[in-house]
Amino acid sequence: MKIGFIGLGNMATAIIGGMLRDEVVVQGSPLTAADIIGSAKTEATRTAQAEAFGIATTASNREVAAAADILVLAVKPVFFPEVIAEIRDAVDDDTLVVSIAAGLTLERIAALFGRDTNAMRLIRCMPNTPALVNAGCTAVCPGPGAAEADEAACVSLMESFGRAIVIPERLMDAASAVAGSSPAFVFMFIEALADGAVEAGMPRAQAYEFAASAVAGSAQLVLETGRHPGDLKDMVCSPGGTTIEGVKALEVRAFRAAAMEAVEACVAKARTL
Ligand SMILES: NC(=O)C1=CN([C@@H]2O[C@H](COP(=O)(O)OP(=O)(O)OC[C@H]3O[C@@H](n4cnc5c(N)ncnc54)[C@H](O)[C@@H]3O)[C@@H](O)[C@H]2O)C=CC1
Ligand SMILES: O=C(O)[C@@H]1CCC=N1
Repeated sequence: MKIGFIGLGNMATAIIGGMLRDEVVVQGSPLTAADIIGSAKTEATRTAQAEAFGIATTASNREVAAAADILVLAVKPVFFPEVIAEIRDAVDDDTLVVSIAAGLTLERIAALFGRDTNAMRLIRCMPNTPALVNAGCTAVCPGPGAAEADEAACVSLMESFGRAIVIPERLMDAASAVAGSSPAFVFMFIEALADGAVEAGMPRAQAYEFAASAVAGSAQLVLETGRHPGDLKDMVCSPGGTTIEGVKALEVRAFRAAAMEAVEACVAKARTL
């Protein structure tokens, strides 16, 4: 099983790092660095990723496309037309194509290959950078031409670095926002919480450790208990206590509306890509 990556930027390297962190079995065989080949535009990126992961790298996108059983398209959406024009002859029915691009529909990607979605093994995925530490959450949307075995292979690959959730295409822009983009918002939140603690006298490194652990633990509590987040919030707010004062400060600043608008803005942008 050869896995090819066209584009070796932030998301591809988070996926590769996640996949190689623990032994991953895809379709019965353990995956190693020797099974991965990637291409990138600059020599510096190719050298850096070859050294970081021990994977093969090349300047030729066609070489990656020809070698790959699973071909991950990991360039920015704007580069899809030129990359696909370059590789389309090298992609046949033996290749499962996986796009991780925000916004680009199955239909548009298949059209760039000059194919119909029914006649192509194509899957859209929306991963996120916590993949790098095996805590990713990836939306998986198989095209109509992908076989059940393709979906299973893709899900097991994505599960090698976290969760994988199969969704219909109409939810992909929402997934792109709430899974793909939201880590950026959460990092801002962690940074801001830590700044508050620093203001109250805590050393910065310790403030990041507390803030990040609280966010990770709270997320784990939601996932493991399945309890409503509002219910879990109420558990923290002692009557007449300290937390409810902080909750009010966030409400006054329309914290929830700001978070909702951030998701809406991502969805709106994805629809223009
Ligand atoms: N960064 C993130 O958190 C996430 C990104 N994505 C998607 O992943 C894709 C890549 O995003 P990032 O990794 O953030 O971008 P990036 O800019 O970090 O990486 C893109 C890579 O593509 C390479 N590249 C550009 N043109 C190329 C060409 N013609 N041939 C070969 N390589 C080429 C660049 O050299 C770079 O290595 C995008 O489509 C994005 O929507 C999806 C989920 C999350
Ligand atoms: O910002 C972006 O376009 C990509 C898609 C989701 C996360 N990063």
